[in-house]
Amino acid sequence: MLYYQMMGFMEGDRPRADYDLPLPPPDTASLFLDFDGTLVDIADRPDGVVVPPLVPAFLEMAQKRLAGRVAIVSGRSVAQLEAFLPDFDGPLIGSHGAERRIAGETTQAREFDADRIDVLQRMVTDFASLHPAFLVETKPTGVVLHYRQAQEQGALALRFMDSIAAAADGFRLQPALCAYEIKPDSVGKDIALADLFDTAPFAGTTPVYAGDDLTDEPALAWAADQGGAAIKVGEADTVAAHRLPSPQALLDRLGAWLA
Ligand SMILES: O=P(O)(O)OC[C@H]1O[C@H](O[C@H]2O[C@H](CO)[C@@H](O)[C@H](O)[C@H]2O)[C@H](O)[C@@H](O)[C@@H]1O
Repeated sequence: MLYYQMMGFMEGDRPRADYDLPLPPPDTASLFLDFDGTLVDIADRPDGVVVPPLVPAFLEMAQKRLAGRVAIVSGRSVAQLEAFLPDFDGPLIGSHGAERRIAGETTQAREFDADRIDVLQRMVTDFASLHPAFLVETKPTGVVLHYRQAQEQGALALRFMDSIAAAADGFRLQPALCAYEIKPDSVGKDIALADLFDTAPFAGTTPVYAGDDLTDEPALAWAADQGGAAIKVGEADTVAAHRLPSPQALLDRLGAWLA
């Protein structure tokens, strides 16, 4: 009997899950992990995420087994990642690659237009104040309008965010799960990963990348291009060759790989 059958899922209920997906030998591998929806379950609100004790325990084990070749690659700001994962001391790529914390030092990928970010954050905050179910998340390099509490307002959120993103030179709209974000153009998880991958201890390794969201797709394609493993978590369409249904299933599979 397969694991998903043991867990009570009927075959056909969900996209194919590759519990036996091939992974490179740990001694020559590196591991890149998205955060929301990949390491932790999606929550109703950005600040509602719960990090199960299994996650820091897994990261500590993986860092040891892979000799420090583990990085978190997220749309979250570095500050939020540090708050959720206080014990993780490896590289954090935050704000979709616009921020990086490496060897304890946080920098931005390049200089972004702080005045424009400030205007965008104020406009989105003002707009959201008109509807109690909208939530605003500010980041050092952008702003997110969340509509998970008012999903019928998704089209309105898109119209507003799309129009101000179009007016803001150097920025673009990033659709996400029940959210629209405005972020600097020319930043991306794949671009930040390629930079990190040029440096020790990652250079020359075979990458394993796991992610769930649209912003992970270029990074999943990048990992496959490097001859590595690309793992989609969840049910959304993907370029990845492999899929697992949940953060728990991912940790189970990676735990077995590194045991
Ligand atoms: O790249 P990730 O680590 O996957 O981060 C992507 C975004 O995740 C967060 O928003 C999403 O998760 C929230 C909590 O589960 C959920 O309420 C929201 O609807 C999702 O869009 C985070 O708030 C964003 O900043 C990240 O970009």
